[in-house]
Amino acid sequence: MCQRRVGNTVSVSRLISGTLRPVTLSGIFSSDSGIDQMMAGAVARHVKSVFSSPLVKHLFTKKENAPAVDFVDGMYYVATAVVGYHVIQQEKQSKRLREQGKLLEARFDDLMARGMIREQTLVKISTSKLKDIYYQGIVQILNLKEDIPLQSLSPSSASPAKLFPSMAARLNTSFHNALCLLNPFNTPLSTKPFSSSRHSFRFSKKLPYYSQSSSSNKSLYCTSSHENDVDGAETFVLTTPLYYVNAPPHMGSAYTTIAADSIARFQRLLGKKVIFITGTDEHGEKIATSAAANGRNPAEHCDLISQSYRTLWKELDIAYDKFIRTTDPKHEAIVKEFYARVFANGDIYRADYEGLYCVNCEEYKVQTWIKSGLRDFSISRALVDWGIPVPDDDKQTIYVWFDALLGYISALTEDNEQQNLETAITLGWPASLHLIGKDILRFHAVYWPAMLMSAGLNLPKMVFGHGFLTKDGMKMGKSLGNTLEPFELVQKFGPDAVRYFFLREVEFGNDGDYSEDRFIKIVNAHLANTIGNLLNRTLGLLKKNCESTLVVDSTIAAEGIPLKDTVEKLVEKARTNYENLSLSTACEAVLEIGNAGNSYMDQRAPWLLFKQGGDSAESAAKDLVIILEVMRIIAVALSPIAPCLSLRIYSQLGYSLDQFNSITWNDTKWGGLKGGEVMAQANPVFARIELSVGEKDEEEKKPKDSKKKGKAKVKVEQPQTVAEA
Ligand SMILES: Nc1ncnc2c1ncn2[C@@H]1O[C@H](COP(=O)(O)OP(=O)(O)OP(=O)(O)O)[C@@H](O)[C@H]1O
Repeated sequence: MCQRRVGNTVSVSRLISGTLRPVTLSGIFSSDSGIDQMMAGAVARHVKSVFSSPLVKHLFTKKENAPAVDFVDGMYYVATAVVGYHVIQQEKQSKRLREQGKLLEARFDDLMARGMIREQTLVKISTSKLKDIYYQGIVQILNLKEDIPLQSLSPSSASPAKLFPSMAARLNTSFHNALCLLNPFNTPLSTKPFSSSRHSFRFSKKLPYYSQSSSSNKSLYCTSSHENDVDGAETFVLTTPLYYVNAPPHMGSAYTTIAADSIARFQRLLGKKVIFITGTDEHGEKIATSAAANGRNPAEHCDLISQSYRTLWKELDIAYDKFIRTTDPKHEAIVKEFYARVFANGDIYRADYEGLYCVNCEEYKVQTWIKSGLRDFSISRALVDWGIPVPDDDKQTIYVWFDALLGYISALTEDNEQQNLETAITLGWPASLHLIGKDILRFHAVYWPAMLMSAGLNLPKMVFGHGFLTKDGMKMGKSLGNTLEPFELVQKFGPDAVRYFFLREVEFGNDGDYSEDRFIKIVNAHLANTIGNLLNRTLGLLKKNCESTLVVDSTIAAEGIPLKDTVEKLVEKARTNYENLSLSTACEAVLEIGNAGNSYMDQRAPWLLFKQGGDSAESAAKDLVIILEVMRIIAVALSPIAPCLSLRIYSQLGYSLDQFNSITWNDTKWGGLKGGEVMAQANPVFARIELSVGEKDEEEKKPKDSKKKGKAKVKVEQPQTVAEA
């Protein structure tokens, strides 16, 4: 419900629309991946329509053979692009900008000639000092530390084609949705729906534009280019949102956390020091109301709900490193210190703030948020008791988002250490990745960087806003109450099936609907049949014919066998897709390894070769080694997604829990299994989900349509968790 409020508030000044700092507008380029050509064309056109100044055209418009959108490996481009638009509207100095554009081109030419243009380039923009900061920003980012006066740039007719001849833009499928979401004009963005088969791309000479209308069911992806080395070790800090404890978790909350856990596990496999942060956001009016509605005081309520998140994470095999609660005193200390810094920087002032406030969303409603120009935002609330008091003003509490976002930093501190911002920062800031749903992008891509810049802290490297799990087309959410119960799902199907299904079935970045029929079909086909059954059959044959012992090293067995090359290529595909957060495609690649193994088994038919004896039996024994090596590689490559299943596969291949726990991505290399190793007894690693007999009969009797809607009662053998093992 929205209500009009007028209050005396404390606001952050000039963070977005002021002179404070340059804001990154866009970044350039990565030549290796990720956007399809059609998307790029569509985005380019859209960007053109939004950014109608000559200066921005200069940057974003295709000329000759140049990339059309020299875009977007940069951060916060969507939000800041909007800022940029407003700046440009205000500037109204197109002539001068044109002049300066020419100067800039000449400068680029010069830098190119001297080999100083790097692959990654950011363009900075500030709202009031656009021109100066813009050019200086480019100079800085090109790594020329000196401050070159604009006057020293000389005119030239060079086009961007000369500047970036071989670059390709990298753009997440979801980018265009971001533009739709934040589009100041409601300009329709034309694009074809994303297709994974067109995932990899280099710009060609001509970028076609497509006119199919976009759906708004995608997400946002923003990156920046900060380095993040702590003590020389490569650290990967990733976060989920801190979930709001107005109600217990649902499948939507679980979805982000499962994805984050898989990414964390993958990064650990790469040998990085991972700090995986999750937690709960516990302040604000909505929490107080929710607690009262349940007959609890807010603190009790928060304890209870926060605990239900932890319990669910355990059930789902989520291996987080830090769990932060915003009611934790160590968090409060950091918030106050941060507030003091922003205050000391002169960015907080008192003002009346008026807007339509939505308690459910804990935000002012912003139909015209973009259209009317970005404004300072209020960082405190009057008459809200349940929150952190504003220093020196006990009538105000700190706005829940100003408070909660800082949880990403306070989480870094150790419980027994002295809590201060500097210590926290040294322990792992800036974050490598904020994983969020697209609903909270604005807070992460506009408010959060503004806050950090004001406090003089580095910005996170990447914000990825994924799509929604939907029910009947609506976002599943606590407030709407149309949620899917994750505890039930895990109890019924086990953590591997739940994790695998949502990550495989919903392309990361898009929206996705849940159906139990589809769930059962997918996990049975992929996990029980393609993977589980292959292992089972192979171990059965090995036991029968080779006393469960490998006859030769897998490297020797695979000499001259094309399957090995196929597997290596698919492993590489999985790795690239994990790195790009294309989790569904990563799963697909692993499954393709399983398919390749099954095809090999069927073609070679070792059970027949064993019957023939002699050389045939010998090569059949080698075939089994080959297939088991395939299974071993699958176990490693699938471990970020389905860790328990991977462990069970590994155990059947004769490895211990310790050996499993110390695997790295290098273990996806062919050659792990050695001759003489003894495999374990065959035992299904993933039990097929079966409809109970009565239920099956009922299902059979149903007409086709109603069958689809029927709820399956399932009988599934619950697999062991990693912890149990
Ligand atoms: N339907 C959903 N699909 C995917 N992710 C979701 C979904 N619902 C919530 N999330 C995740 O939870 C985050 C929001 O957390 P929050 O605690 O506010 O949950 P919520 O269910 O959206 O709450 P509310 O309905 O009260 O807004 C999202 O940014 C996303 O990470």
